[in-house]
Amino acid sequence: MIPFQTLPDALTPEDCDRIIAAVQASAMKDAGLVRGQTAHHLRRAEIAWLDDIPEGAWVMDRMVGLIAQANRTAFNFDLTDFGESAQVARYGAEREGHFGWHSDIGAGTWAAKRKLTVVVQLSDPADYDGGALELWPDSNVATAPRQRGLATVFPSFELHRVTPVTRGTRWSLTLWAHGPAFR
Ligand SMILES: O=C(O)CCC(=O)C(=O)O
Ligand SMILES: [Fe+2]
Repeated sequence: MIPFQTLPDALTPEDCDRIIAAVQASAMKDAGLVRGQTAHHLRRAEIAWLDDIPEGAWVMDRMVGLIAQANRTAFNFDLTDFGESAQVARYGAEREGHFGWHSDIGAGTWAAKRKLTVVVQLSDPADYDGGALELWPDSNVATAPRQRGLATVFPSFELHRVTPVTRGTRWSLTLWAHGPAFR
């Protein structure tokens, strides 16, 4: 099994602009909260759920086929649905936005069934420094390409992080594909 798969041009620059504009017009909330407690050592970002944004449905329509194809060529996991809302995150240099090492599988109803994680780079790489998406599948840490519209697809159990943004702002879109829990 390969540690991750990249899909260049999963979204166009115009798609990325459209998603960012829609999220900016809505309310974002602090993502550094775990059961009401602040956990900014782990994550400092603002997030919005795509399901809460009017006309966000086209994004899922666009991504589902690409993800299913990537799964067939690279992972061959048993996938059954994409029912969880996608998430848009904003990592700003004003508070060194970041997300520490973590896996996306957890105890929640959806989090327990996550099989593949998909992160799309929504920002132009010239707009920020830091903010690298890093993956740690084995003894080596790999860095996901930064190009705008590129999707990185990886098993949801794989450790990953976003390093602190030191200049500008990085936007990302994260989706999950679900299926019977890994065992
Ligand atoms: O923003 C990113 O690049 C990663 C987001 C992430 O890891 C998550 O939402 O679980
Ligand atoms: Fe994650």
